[in-house]
Amino acid sequence: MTSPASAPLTVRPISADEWDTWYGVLEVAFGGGLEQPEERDLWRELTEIDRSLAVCDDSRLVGCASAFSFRIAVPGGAVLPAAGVTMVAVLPTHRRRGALTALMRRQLDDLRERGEPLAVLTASEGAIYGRFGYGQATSRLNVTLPRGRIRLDAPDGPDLRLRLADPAEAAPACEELYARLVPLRPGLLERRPGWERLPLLDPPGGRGGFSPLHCVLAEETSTGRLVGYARYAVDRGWNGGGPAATVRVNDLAALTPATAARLWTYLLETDLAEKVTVNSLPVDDPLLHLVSDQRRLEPRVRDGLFLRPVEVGAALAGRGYAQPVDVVLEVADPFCPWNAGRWRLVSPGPDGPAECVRTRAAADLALSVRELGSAYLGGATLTALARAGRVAELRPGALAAASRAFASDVAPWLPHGF
Ligand SMILES: CC(=O)SCCNC(=O)CCNC(=O)[C@H](O)C(C)(C)COP(=O)(O)OP(=O)(O)OC[C@H]1O[C@@H](n2cnc3c(N)ncnc32)[C@H](O)[C@@H]1OP(=O)(O)O
Repeated sequence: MTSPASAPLTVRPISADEWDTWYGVLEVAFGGGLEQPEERDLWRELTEIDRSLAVCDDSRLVGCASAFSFRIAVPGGAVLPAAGVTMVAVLPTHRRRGALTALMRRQLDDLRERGEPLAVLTASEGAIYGRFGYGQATSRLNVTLPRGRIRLDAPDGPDLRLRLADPAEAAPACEELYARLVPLRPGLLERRPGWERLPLLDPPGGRGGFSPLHCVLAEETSTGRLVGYARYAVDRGWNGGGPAATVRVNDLAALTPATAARLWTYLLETDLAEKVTVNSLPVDDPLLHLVSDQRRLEPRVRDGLFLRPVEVGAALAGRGYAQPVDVVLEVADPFCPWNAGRWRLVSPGPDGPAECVRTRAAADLALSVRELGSAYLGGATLTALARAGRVAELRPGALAAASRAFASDVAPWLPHGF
């Protein structure tokens, strides 16, 4: 990791009193001066110091990386430990000298030692992390609903009342509802203490012309039980012809189809608004099937979570499978050679636990750990990856059977970055 004229760069853990300097590296690397003080405070509180690394040039901090101790929902409903790789940056003066590579090396060795089977991240640029074994595991959908040009066909359900609430006061009830949804969709993260502040982050200096955050609660009229919520902001858009506000939806969660439809209808009926925008929805969100004309939503699909199996055996044994499967995988993993080789995955299907152990049997499929990451949550199918030449079928019939077993009926998704 040296260039001929440069001193060697070294990687080491940081101490709590270095946080400001360390985080300053991240801010400069991302362009500098864009963060709000409230945001900085939140990330300071959420940083796990004992999982935070610095790259040093002599004694000077020039790079950073950290990890959060997450637990992530996987197909079948289990929730597994996963390292949330975050705050990765190298100063512009020290790039392309192997600093990131050294951070990834140290971090993955550490994760293995901690026994975390999975690592996940959201990337600033999608091209960075494939070389370290991360595959794109989820996608997110960005849509715009033009008010007045779209109709929602709401299903019947119990009577609901909508009520505006202070977002902070409503947060505990919203968190409880969110927690019930976590095992139902692969990719969702259990919220650790402190993380309930993330959806409430609303620094006045970062609103860009939008209102403070609003929170609307949907409650069953008969019982008063909370069954859904949406958090959103409205700008004061006005054009020569009249009101043209935008309603920006930060998040929306609902326990029943009728509740989701009611909340979307409410947002779409906002007076003075010309459109409702939402940056991140699952690619199978019910909204797509509620609207009268999908094309009007101008849907755009973006990358979401990237995932890397840190320990292939534990990772594959930890999730559920949609069909019975018995397959031998030949896994390539140049960056973490402890994963390389042949693994036999056996599962009775949805009703029982899986087993994944090393084997000398002939391989049925050959792929790299990156493709396993892409297929792990059920986001990309093994068949789609094979069609791109990324998975090789070595025994006829093995691909279709394994692909069906790895698939998820519900599209994996993570609503936020970290
Ligand atoms: C999870 C997160 O936190 S995502 C945030 C990532 N950080 C940022 O985007 C902040 C701005 N960028 C940076 O700080 C740096 O450019 C980093 C961290 C992306 C890369 O750091 P560097 O120390 O320059 O990377 P390093 O020298 O180890 O490069 C390793 C390889 O990755 C490649 N690479 C590095 N950055 C990029 C990139 N942005 N896009 C594509 N490839 C890249 C290098 O070319 C090199 O390839 P090679 O092995 O074929 O030679």
